[in-house]
Amino acid sequence: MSDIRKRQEIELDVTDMAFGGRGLARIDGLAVFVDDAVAGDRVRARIFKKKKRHAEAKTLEVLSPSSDRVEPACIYAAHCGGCKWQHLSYEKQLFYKTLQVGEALEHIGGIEGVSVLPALASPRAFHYRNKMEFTCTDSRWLLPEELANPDVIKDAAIGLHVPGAFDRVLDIHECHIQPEMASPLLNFIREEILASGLPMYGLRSHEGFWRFVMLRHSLIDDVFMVNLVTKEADESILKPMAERIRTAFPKVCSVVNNVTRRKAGVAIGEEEILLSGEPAIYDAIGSFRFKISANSFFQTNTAGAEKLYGKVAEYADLKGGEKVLDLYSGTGTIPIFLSEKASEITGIEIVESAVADARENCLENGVENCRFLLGDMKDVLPALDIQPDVIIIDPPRAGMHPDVVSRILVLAPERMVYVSCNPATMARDLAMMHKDYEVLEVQPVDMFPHTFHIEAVAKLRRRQG
Ligand SMILES: C[S@@+](CC[C@H](N)C(=O)[O-])C[C@H]1O[C@@H](n2cnc3c(N)ncnc32)[C@H](O)[C@@H]1O
Repeated sequence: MSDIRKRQEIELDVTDMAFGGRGLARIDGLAVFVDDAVAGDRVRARIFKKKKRHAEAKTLEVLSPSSDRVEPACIYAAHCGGCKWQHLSYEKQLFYKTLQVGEALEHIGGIEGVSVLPALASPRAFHYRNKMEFTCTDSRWLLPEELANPDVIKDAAIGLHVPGAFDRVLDIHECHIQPEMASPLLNFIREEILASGLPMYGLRSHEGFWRFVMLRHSLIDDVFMVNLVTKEADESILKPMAERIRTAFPKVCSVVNNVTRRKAGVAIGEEEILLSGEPAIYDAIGSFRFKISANSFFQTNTAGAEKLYGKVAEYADLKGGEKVLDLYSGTGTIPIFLSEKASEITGIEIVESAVADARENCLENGVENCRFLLGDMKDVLPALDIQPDVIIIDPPRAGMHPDVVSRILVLAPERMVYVSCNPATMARDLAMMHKDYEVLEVQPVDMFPHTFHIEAVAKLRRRQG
C-alpha cells in the first residue's frame, strides 16, 4: 500500500480519465484522481486528500504533456468550471465519454456485453449552447495575471464560477460555447450594469441588486432573449436599459426581468416583467417549433437535440399505431417530435409551467394526439389506466424513483427507450429492469462538448417468456 501523504508533492503518470472528468494515476494500487490532467500526461501534483482506497491531487506542472492535449480556445479554461475538458482534443473527449458510458453499465449496473456505439459528435464543437447564465457578484475572483494589475475592478464581476466554489466568480468577457454574438452582447450589458449605479449582489451577504444575466438564443431565427435577474424590480432603470440593449443589438428581440429575493443561487424569479420586445423566443427541432420563455426547460444544444431525438425515434421504432408513454416530458419536445409516428402519446411532468408550455407547443404545431399530465411520476404513473406499447424515459440526473421502476415493470411495454444525462443513474436504473428488459444497444450523444458530461440513449426490449 502506498505511503503518500496529504500535501505531498509527487510526480504522476496519468494513464486514464476518471468518471467526473479528472485524470487517473495509480501508485502501488492506490487510485489517484488528478485535477487538470489528461491521460498520457506526466505531471507534478500535490495530494490534497488521502483516503484508504484513493487519493486526490491537483496538477502543479505538466512535466510531459499527453499527445491528446490541445491548446484551449478560451483564456479562462484553466480556471472556469464551465468547460473542464478544453485541453483535451475533441476526438479524445468523445472516446472517453463513450468509454465511461460502457464502464458505468458494467461497474455500476453490472450489465455486461452491451453494444455501446461510439459517441455521436455535437454538430458544433463550439458556440453550441443556446442558454448561458452569468452570475453577478460584488467580489471578483481574479486570474493569476489579473492579481498584479492595480487597474482591475475587484468589487464587480459578471461571469462563471471557479469549479466547486459558489462564491468565486470570474469576470468573463468571452465564452466560446455560446453563440459568437453573445460575448459582445454580454460585455455591453456589463457596461450598462456598471454604469447603472445599482450594486452587485453579494453571494455571502445576500445584499445588492444585480443577480444574474441570462442569455438565450434561437438557432432557427438567430435572435436572443436577455433575462436580467435582480433582487428588486426597478423599471425606471431597467426599461431604458432594455431599449439601449435592443438598439445596440437588433437581434435581441426580448428583454425580460426576473425578480427574486430568494437566497438560493437560481436565476428563476418569483415575478417576471417584460421590459422590451417579445415575452418569448422560438426554436425548432426537426420540423417543429417550440416556444421558449425565460424559465422554460429546453435542451441547451439545439442542433444536438435533433440528433438525440433522431436516435430516440430510431430506437422507439414506431409503426404508427402505438400508444406511447413519455415519462419526464418537460415542455413536450419528445412527444411532439414523435407525434406523427404514434397513435397517441401521454407525457408526464412535474413542473406546471412545462406542462402548460407542452400543451401550447402542441397547439402551435397543430399536434392533436399528445396529452400531458401534471404531477410527480411516482403518484401519476400508478393512477394511469393505459397499456402502452412503448415507454420513453428521460429522467432528471438523479434517475428514477424505485416505485416508478416497479410500476413500469407492471406496465410491461414491449419496447422502451431510456434517455439519460447521467450514465451512473442510467446504469443503476437499467440494472433494476435488466431481469425483464434486455439492453440491445446504447448510443452516447455528445450534447456538451468540452465538459465531461454525456447524454446516452438506450434501446430496451422485453425479454420473452
Ligand atoms: C432531463 S429533463 C427531460 C425533458 C424533456 N424530455 C426534454 O427532452 O426536453 C427531465 C424532466 O423531468 C422532470 N421531473 C423531474 N422530477 C420529476 C418527477 N418526480 N416527476 C415528474 N417529472 C419530473 C423535470 O421537470 C424535467 O422536465
